[in-house]
Amino acid sequence: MPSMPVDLPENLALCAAGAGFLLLWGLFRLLAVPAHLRHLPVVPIIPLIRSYVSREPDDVRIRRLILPFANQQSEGMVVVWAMGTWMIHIIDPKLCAQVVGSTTAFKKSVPGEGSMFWRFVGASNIVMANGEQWKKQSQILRQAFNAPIPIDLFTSLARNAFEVMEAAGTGTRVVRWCDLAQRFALDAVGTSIVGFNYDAIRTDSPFVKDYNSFMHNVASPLYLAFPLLERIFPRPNVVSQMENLISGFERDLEAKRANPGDGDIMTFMVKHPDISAKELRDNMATLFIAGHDTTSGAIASLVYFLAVNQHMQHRVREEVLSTLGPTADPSLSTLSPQSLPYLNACIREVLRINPPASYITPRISSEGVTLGKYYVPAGTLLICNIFAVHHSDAVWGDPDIFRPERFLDDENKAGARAKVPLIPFSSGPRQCPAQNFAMYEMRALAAMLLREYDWVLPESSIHADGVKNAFSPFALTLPYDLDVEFHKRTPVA
Ligand code: HEM
Repeated sequence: MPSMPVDLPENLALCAAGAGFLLLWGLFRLLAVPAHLRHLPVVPIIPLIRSYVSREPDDVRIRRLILPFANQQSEGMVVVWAMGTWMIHIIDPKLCAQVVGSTTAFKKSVPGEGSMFWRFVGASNIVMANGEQWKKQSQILRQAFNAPIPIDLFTSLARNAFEVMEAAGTGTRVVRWCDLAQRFALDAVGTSIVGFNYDAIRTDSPFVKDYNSFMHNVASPLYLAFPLLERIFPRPNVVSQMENLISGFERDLEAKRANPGDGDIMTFMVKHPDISAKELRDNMATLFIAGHDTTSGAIASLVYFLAVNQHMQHRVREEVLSTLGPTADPSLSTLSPQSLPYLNACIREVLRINPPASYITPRISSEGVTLGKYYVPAGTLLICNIFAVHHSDAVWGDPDIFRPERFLDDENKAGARAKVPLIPFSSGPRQCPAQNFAMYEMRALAAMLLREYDWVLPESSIHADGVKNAFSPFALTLPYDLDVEFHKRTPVA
């Protein structure tokens, strides 16, 4: 039989029309508000897309687009498009408490393996796990965090940092503080949590370089919004960075299995009979990120806010000197919040005004539920917007002013114990288990630093008119390119 003649141009046109239709349909699916959320107030999407594409940090986006919209609508929760996903952002502290209060009504939403970041951390870790798997891991971790706080470790790491600062020269030293803060937090987590000393403060650890470069590469808004791109336009260099990091963790785990060590958190996990190899590997990556990027952001912000508020720096230094004396090593009791109330208030105010985690990780409603005046169907994604809760005019009165006094007894009758919605570590059963550890870590470094140095921002600082955070699609608030001018103090005998 003779074959039918093929009309090539016509077929091509049909294919192009089909592809165009599919593309438009895909875009519509991605950008249209899902039917089950249309009864809620929706933050306009175009400015949000522009904000992500221009890599605007969370704090700026929330201040510019989310908070004003929520205030204008008088709403405690609004729907937000976040790089390919629609979800509810909760701003009302009571509704936040309802969501984080139940691990069954609101479970962690487990992301697909499409995005490189989620492939890196995996889903079998304590931050992402649900149900029995989470309970088991949480029990082990909480038990591990009951161990004594390693104050001696924090003290010796602070001394390592001073060594590096001294090497920057005599007289005035301009130090890239955000980097040193990250290295400090990394060594603290490395030694006490994952059981490996990266010696990041004193050496240029290749592992740390790879980690920073990987985190920068996975933060591409385009690839995060369209994870499919990882398959269409693969990034072999980023994949190989990820594989290198993972094999580094696996090597460390192998060494730990052979020789568990003692005291660090991963040792507790390795020794536990019910923890699988996948859980160990995922927790290693997760604890590494959860434990150092948050604390380093807080330490960087603390030094920034004390640099631009010199009278507070003087006041807190007086408190430290009168409690610790000029040379004694800090201890659990001299670093307690009761011994250093003003330093503690300064740290709490830093965690309020520039919270290291701007959101909690997304939850998903297991069944239909009423939140405030709205019905939220099963399968809805929700997050507590920590930054927005901390910047509510109604709660704080002057949320944009750095004022540690709001956490002191002399200003506020209830003082440090006041029932204010300060939730940098979230709340409820999945509240950060390392809160106490992190607070001691920050007080230890700050106390040592205040005794050793005075500091100001250099005149040309990019942070002169307000702290500038880097863009992070993982809700981390990290001041970037933060240079600080340190002057060695003469110890008073
Ligand atoms: C200033 C420092 C820190 C801040 C602001 C912070 C903040 C938070 C927040 C907001 C959560 C709740 C996340 C959610 O529910 O989605 C959380 C959970 C968690 N944090 Fe931290 N964190 C800090 C330090 C640390 C450190 C040093 C570690 C040690 C490894 C750590 C380990 C964890 C873990 C394992 C969880 C998950 C708890 C669970 O789901 O049961 N964090 N943290």
